[in-house]
Amino acid sequence: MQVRHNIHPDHAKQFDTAGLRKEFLIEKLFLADDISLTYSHIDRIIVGGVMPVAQTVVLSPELGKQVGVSYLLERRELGLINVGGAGVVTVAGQAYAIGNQEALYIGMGNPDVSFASVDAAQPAKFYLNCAPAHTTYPTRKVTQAEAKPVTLGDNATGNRRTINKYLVPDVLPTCQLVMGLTRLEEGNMWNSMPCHTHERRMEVYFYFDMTENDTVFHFMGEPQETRHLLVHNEQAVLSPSWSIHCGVGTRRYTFIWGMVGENQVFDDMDHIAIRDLR
Ligand SMILES: O=C(O)C(=O)C[C@H](O)C(=O)CO
Ligand SMILES: [Zn+2]
Repeated sequence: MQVRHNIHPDHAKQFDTAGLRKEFLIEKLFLADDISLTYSHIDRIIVGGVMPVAQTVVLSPELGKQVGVSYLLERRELGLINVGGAGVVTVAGQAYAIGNQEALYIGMGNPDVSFASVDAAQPAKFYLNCAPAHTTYPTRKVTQAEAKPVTLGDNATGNRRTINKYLVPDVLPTCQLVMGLTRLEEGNMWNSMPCHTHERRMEVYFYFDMTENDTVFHFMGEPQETRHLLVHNEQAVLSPSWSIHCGVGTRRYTFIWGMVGENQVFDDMDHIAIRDLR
């Protein structure tokens, strides 16, 4: 498990490109028949990917030992969205078929979790966020149809997109984790602009559905000290609560957002007027 530390905004503004990427970008999430996890000290979120191909991949007790318990979900909850081919996640002996862009919430207290693909030629890619939990809420699959959509933006400003809220209080209870997926419409390249911070939650953006020749210029930093990171397909960016998080692509794309922190109030955002950005 890789470990990332908390970064003060006064420190962050000193970083060069390599420094920013080392602290905030997660470059490789999917390894064949393996699980890749990054532990961030920002609200202790774990960000990861599981890509079973020819084998079933398990959440091993060793991962629990790395966070000081006997299995990873002893004191944690986990949310995942599949961005690959059809897959199956088995939790406590119950198999959940998770198709492309379907989600699964796994409650605290589940020692036995495994991941498999239906077809090795089109492996499942489970993108996951995992956070400290205080109680056990039921494990549940959430389909695209069950997610709560909201469409924002305009073609004229290049930010027409649908935010699909999968793991939010309106859909199911979780301890702190909220997750969803935002799909940009054709010809629209801007996400989350006008941008915001949220003092009470950190957030992770995972960009996918991009060609190898496209990129997203992801903007971060305090609103008057912005920096950018060049993000490629299937990479994720950690966003501390002091940082804006928005981006513009060379072509439309889709991204998954996940948040943890003090509250689960989606609209509790500190909006920043575009003219005030620096
Ligand atoms: O397109 C957007 O705008 C988003 O997806 C914004 C995220 O949902 C977000 O940042 C929530 O705080
Ligand atoms: Zn946000």
